Amino acid sequence: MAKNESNSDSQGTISRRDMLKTAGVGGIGVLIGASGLGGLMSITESKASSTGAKEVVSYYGKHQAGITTKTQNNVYFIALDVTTSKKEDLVKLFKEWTLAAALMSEGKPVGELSSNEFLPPKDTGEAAGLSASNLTITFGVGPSLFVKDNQDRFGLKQKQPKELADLPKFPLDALEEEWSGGDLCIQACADDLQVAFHAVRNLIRIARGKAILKWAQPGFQRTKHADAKEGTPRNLFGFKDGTVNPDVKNENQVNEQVWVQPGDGPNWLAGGSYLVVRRIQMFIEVWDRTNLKEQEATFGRYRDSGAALGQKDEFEKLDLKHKHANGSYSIPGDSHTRLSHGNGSEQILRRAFSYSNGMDPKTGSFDAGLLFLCFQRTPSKQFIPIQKRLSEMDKLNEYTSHRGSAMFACLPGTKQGGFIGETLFN
Ligand SMILES: C=CC1=C(C)c2cc3[nH]c(cc4nc(cc5[nH]c(cc1n2)c(C)c5CCC(=O)O)C(CCC(=O)O)=C4C)c(C)c3C=C
Ligand SMILES: [Fe+2]
Repeated sequence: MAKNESNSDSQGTISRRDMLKTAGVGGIGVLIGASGLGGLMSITESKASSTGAKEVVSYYGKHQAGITTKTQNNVYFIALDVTTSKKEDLVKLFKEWTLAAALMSEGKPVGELSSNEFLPPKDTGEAAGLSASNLTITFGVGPSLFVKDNQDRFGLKQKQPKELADLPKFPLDALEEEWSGGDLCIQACADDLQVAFHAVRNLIRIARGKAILKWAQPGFQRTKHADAKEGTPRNLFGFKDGTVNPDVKNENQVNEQVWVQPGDGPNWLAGGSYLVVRRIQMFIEVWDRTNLKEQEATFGRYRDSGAALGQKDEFEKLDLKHKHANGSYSIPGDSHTRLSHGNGSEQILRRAFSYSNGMDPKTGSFDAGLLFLCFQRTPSKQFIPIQKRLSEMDKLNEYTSHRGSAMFACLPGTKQGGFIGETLFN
C-alpha cells in the first residue's frame, strides 16, 4: 500500500493494519472485551474513509469470486475430507467459512488479533498489515461428499448432479491418491502468496473437528510487477499459456461455457460451475534438451510471440488449414494446439498456475509443473472430450505426466446474510 493511502476503504471498512492498531498492537491500545469480533466490528464499521477499496474483490454476489475474476498472481489450492458425520456440523462450517472468507476478502482478520493473552488469537496474524491483494476464496464440493463407500453420508444423495462424478481414467494417467480427490475444495487466489496462504490456513483452522486437509498445492504466475503490460503469462516450458479462453466479460459466453444454468441439473447448482483440477508434472529437464523447432511443433505455436505456427499474431483466429510449401500442415496433427482446439466446439475457462515443489526424491529432478484448473458448465461436453483427445495423441505427453486429479462443483454465490452452500443444504 502506498505511504499516503488510507487503510480504510470506501464502505468505511478497515484494513488489517487498522485492526492491529485498534487492538493495541500498533500502540493505540483499545481493550477488546468478551464481545470479541462482533463488538470490534461495530466500532470499526462506523469509521469513515476517504479512499476507495483497493485490491478488494467483492465476496458476495450471484457467482463465487475466483472463477471469472481476473487471474491473480498466486493460488493456494486445497482439498479437504469431511470428518464429521453430522449435516448440521457441515452447515455450521459453511456459515463460519462464509463470514471468514468475506472478512479476509476485504483484507480483514477473521477475528480479534490479540484480545486475550491467555488464549490463542482468533486470526493467525501473518496477513496483518497486508492489503487484501485481490484475494478470492472459492468453495467446491466433490462427488464423495454425496456418496462415499456406497453411503449417503449427509442425506444429499438425491441432490448429486450426474455431471459431478469421478473423471474417467485417461490413457497415460499416472494419478496418485495423495494428489487426488477430496470431499471439499478451497481455491484461494491472491496477488500475494502470504495472503492466499493465510486464507486457507485460517479456514482449515475453523474446520477443526469437522474436516481435514487431504492435499494442498500452491501455484504462481509471473507477477503484475514483473510484467507491467500484463501479457499472457508463460508456463514453465517458456510458452505463453492462456491465450485462447472464453471472454469472461461476455455474459452470453460465460453463461454458455462457464456457469451452470437453471434446468441443467439440480437447481441448487445454478450459478455455480464445475472445476476440474489436474496436477500435471512437467519434465523441464527433458524439455530443456529439446530443440526449439521440436518445442514449437509440440505446442503448434511460436515460443516468442505465442502466435500459431504459420501465423503472425498471438490472438489471431487459428488457421488449422495453413500449410507449408511442401503441403504438410503448419500446425502438426499431434500438436497441443490442434488437439485441444478440436473443431472449436468445446471450450473451458482455464485458470492455470505453475507450481514448483522442490525436488522429486524418486527421480532427483524438479517436481515442477502446472496446476491446471479449469471451469465449465458441463464437464462431459467440455473437459472430458478435450482431455480424451489429448491423452490419446498429444505430443506434449512426452514431457508431462498427470499426477493428480479431482472434480468439484463450485457452489453458487451468496448475498450478505446468506452462506455459501445454502442452496445445497437447505
Ligand atoms: C484437457 C484440457 C487441457 C489440459 C490438461 C492442458 C494441459 C496443458 N496445456 C499446456 C499449455 C498450453 N495449452 C494451450 C492451449 C490450450 N490448452 C487447452 C486444454 C488443456 N491443456 C485448451 C482448451 C487450449 C486452447 C485451445 C484452443 O482453442 O486454441 C497453449 C496455447 C496457448 C493458449 O491458448 O493458451 C499452451 C501453451 C500445458 C503446459 C499443459 C500441461 C502441463
Ligand atoms: Fe493446454
